[in-house]
Amino acid sequence: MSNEFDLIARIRARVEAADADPAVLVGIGDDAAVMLPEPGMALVTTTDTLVADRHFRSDWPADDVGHLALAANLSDLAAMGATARWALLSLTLPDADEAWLDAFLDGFLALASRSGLRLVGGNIASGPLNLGVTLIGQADPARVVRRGQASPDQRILVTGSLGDAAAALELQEAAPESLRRRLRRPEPRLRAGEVLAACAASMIDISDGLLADLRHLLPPGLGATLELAALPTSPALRQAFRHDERRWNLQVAGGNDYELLLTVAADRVDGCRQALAELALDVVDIGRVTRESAIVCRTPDGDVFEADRIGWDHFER
Ligand SMILES: Nc1ncnc2c1ncn2[C@@H]1O[C@H](COP(=O)(O)OP(=O)(O)O)[C@@H](O)[C@H]1O
Ligand SMILES: Cc1ncc(C[n+]2csc(CCOP(=O)(O)OP(=O)(O)O)c2C)c(N)n1
Ligand SMILES: [Mg+2]
Repeated sequence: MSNEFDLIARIRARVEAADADPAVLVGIGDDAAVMLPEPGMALVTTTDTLVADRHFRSDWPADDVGHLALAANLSDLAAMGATARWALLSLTLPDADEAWLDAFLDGFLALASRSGLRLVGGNIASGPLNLGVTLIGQADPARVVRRGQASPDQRILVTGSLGDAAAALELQEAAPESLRRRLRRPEPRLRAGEVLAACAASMIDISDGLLADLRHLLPPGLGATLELAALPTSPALRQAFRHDERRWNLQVAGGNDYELLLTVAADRVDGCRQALAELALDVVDIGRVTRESAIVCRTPDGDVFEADRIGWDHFER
């Protein structure tokens, strides 16, 4: 049976098997990690914890959990227009299960490596399964995109498609594989975030739900109109939820989409989409920022749709 230091040695061996990062002066193994930031670049840091049976189910494959823990955090860097550099990983584990840790690292390190991210440290404690990730990224200080900066008449754009993860959560074992993957292995929109940072007035990633996260883009007193017919919808979601209102509820309030939501001046939308198209990426225009403080969802018939809720809140229910 492993002890705490065996597990750390296991993580360290995996990280050091990859090419060295010359900007890391001290990595895993000392009291703290030491990195050399790139001159002139701003450091961008974020942290999110994933808790068993709150953010994921403990019976999920560990490599999916490793991917998800990192993806949820990378999504926050993407929403700032930042690139990923370094990670810290705080593991609270019920026991020293080497096979579980190895599989977790498979998912975590594969996504780290293709995101240009190096694991430089962390912590291990025993207790109920809980995964804390802290990321350090970098961005051109002139290009960082904030929440709360939307202005009236700006267009509201979103990447990818909405509602798949929430549908998978609702359908549980009955969920088709493509929806299930959106819940367990979301793809953080890092490259799109970097490009969109050049044209977005305000940007956020959708973790809690479209309506809840859109609120964070709007300064006090402003609102929005959203066209439900314009919401990007995967074929699998449309097939699994044929009833419009059930599907719209998942799309506007389900959460865990990890898509980017942004506002853009109307005359910059085309340029923005062109820049993305060069990377074979796309955004969809789903509505407009208004001077009324409410967020109004319109059906294809022009009626107002009242969603059952606006999104996820850890202390609701
Ligand atoms: N315990 C905390 N201490 C300090 N700041 C916090 C804490 N929890 C959340 N925040 C900050 O509150 C803001 C909103 O957090 P959150 O809704 O979790 O953002 P996100 O959806 O991007 O993870 C972020 O700036 C975050 O850093
Ligand atoms: C087992 C399970 N139950 C419920 C959910 C739904 N869920 C949990 S947390 C969450 C919102 C995002 O999590 P949060 O910790 O608020 O992330 P942040 O906004 O800080 O990025 C959602 C939709 C889930 N993903 N897994
Ligand atoms: Mg958070």
